[in-house]
Amino acid sequence: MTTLPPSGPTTPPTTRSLRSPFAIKICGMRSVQDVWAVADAGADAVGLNFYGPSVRSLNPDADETFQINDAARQAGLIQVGLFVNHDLAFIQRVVESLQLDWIQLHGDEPVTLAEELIRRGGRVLRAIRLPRGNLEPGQIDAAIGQWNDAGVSLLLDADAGASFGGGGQSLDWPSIRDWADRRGESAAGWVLAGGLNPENVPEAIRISGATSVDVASGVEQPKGQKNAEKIRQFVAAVRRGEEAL
Ligand SMILES: O=C(O)c1ccccc1NCC(=O)[C@H](O)[C@H](O)COP(=O)(O)O
Repeated sequence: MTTLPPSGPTTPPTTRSLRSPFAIKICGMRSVQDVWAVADAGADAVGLNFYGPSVRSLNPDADETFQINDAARQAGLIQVGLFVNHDLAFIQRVVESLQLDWIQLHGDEPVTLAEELIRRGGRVLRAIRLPRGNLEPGQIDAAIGQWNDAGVSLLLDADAGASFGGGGQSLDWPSIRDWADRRGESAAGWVLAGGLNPENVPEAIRISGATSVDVASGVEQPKGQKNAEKIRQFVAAVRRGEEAL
């Protein structure tokens, strides 16, 4: 990942040719064993959650967090740091100390924060928290708003209310498909999240057309605790879904 220098050359945003940062991300690593389960299953990215109130949160300064992060790096996994309404200094400090590959902004951050992170060499994934139920393409475009032009990748998640994410609620996949079809070639730059699990992810991929997926609660048992078998089943199910595309 980037070293996030305090200042640097301005990188022009690439708005129409973004690719998804990963194919399968398992979000909310709490132990080295979780990371091994992700690597063994064949997913390509892990999420490290730094949002304090979350059941999946990590202390960025704890030895265990460095061990989890080192295990992910050694396994060749993409390391995504998850932030919710944190300020630039906090994000920069955590990204630098853990050498994270991507910064996921999952709160109500202003687009200027992403622009500054990108200006400093960071790679940003923006969570777009959408209402559940039928959505018009224009509604999704409106929710994306300025993020579309800021050079970020997009993660479409179901609105989890005050908890911001990890809520296990699904989006309306036909609406996502409709939006993605209209979006055309830039559709590759988005990730589907929200309520995915080993049982429904093939259908979610088939209907929405997603080429990149993210899951937190759907591979846990009990809540907040990753389950290696569910992770394995999830990755296998994604592969089945992709074959049907
Ligand atoms: O997972 C959390 O606890 C969380 C808390 C606050 C903001 C975001 C959070 N998770 C972000 C993710 O990327 C999740 O994978 C995504 O929201 C989907 O979660 P789920 O519906 O449980 O699969």
